[in-house]
Amino acid sequence: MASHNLDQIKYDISLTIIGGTGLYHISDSPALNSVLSLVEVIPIVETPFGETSSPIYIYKTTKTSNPVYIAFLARHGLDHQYSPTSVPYQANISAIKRMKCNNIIAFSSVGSLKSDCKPTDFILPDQIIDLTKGLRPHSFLNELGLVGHISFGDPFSHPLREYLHSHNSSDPVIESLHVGGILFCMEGPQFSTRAESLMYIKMGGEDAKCINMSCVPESKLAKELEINYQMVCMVTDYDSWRLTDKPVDIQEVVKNLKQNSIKAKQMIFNIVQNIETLSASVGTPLKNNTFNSISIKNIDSVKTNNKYLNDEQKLKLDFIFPEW
Ligand SMILES: CSC[C@H]1O[C@H](OP(=O)(O)O)[C@H](O)[C@@H]1O
Ligand SMILES: Nc1ncnc2[nH]cnc12
Repeated sequence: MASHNLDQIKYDISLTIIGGTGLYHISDSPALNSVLSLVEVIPIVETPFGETSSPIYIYKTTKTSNPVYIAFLARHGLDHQYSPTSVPYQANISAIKRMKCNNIIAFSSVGSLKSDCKPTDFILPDQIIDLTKGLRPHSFLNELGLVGHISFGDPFSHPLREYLHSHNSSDPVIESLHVGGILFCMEGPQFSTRAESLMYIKMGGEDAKCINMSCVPESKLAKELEINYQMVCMVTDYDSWRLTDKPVDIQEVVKNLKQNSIKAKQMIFNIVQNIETLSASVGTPLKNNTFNSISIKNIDSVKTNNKYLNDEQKLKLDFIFPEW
């Protein structure tokens, strides 16, 4: 696999878009092609945490006063070859960090846990309940042997959510955009039982909005690498809690993917149209967050040539936090 030196990228990437199920490309949209031009395809990157799930596509805006650079990556691979459990989340997020990109907008297909969140509606959740089963590496720090506890009380970026809301809420193509609520993340790959689906609603009450299989560890890893992250949830089904409907199956999900992908591209179009205001709206609030969350003695160890880290761990640390 090509070992691209991401340090050699000569432009600042303002935003990375992660495409989920049903969103593998953005260059097939005439509207997006009228405002973006592809400048580089970085082949699948070999990071110290494994290979990224897809090549990274770098676009530049063509209608802004100065070009703004945006990256795109397909979470499950271009052929959807990675299951939600086996997505190389660490490779993907570390490559984005190494490109010095501070903002991620991640699209995801979800099941709805609320009657008024209908298939093809979009949701910008503000909370997560993690029901994954510990099969996915979900901390860079753990893997590096560093003891650190970042704050994850607000798993998503409030400014990014506001930015997305303000530039999309009145778009007639997007139609229904719900803001806030809990996104549950389950392990899968099987869908939930009816009892589980009803339990999510009991657990989250009024705030239970939707369920997927991929916001963890993606959101946790982004936070550890001090990247602003917001997931855009695209409803495909009502999961399995509506006892008069048949429980969700893949055919139900696939039925709505095409419509959702059209809406996602419209949302990306709106993002591109307003991209020049992104950095002012979002800033870099997470700077030094992770360094400051490492326990005192461990920080000493990082500073004094990492006496607890082996060579492989040092290489990994240097890849994600060269500034340390
Ligand atoms: C194909 S249905 C289940 C699958 O869909 C979602 O994928 P993504 O979040 O990448 O859009 C969900 O998380 C599951 O992985
Ligand atoms: N009902 C569901 N449960 C988990 N992940 C999903 N992705 C799309 N629909 C889903």
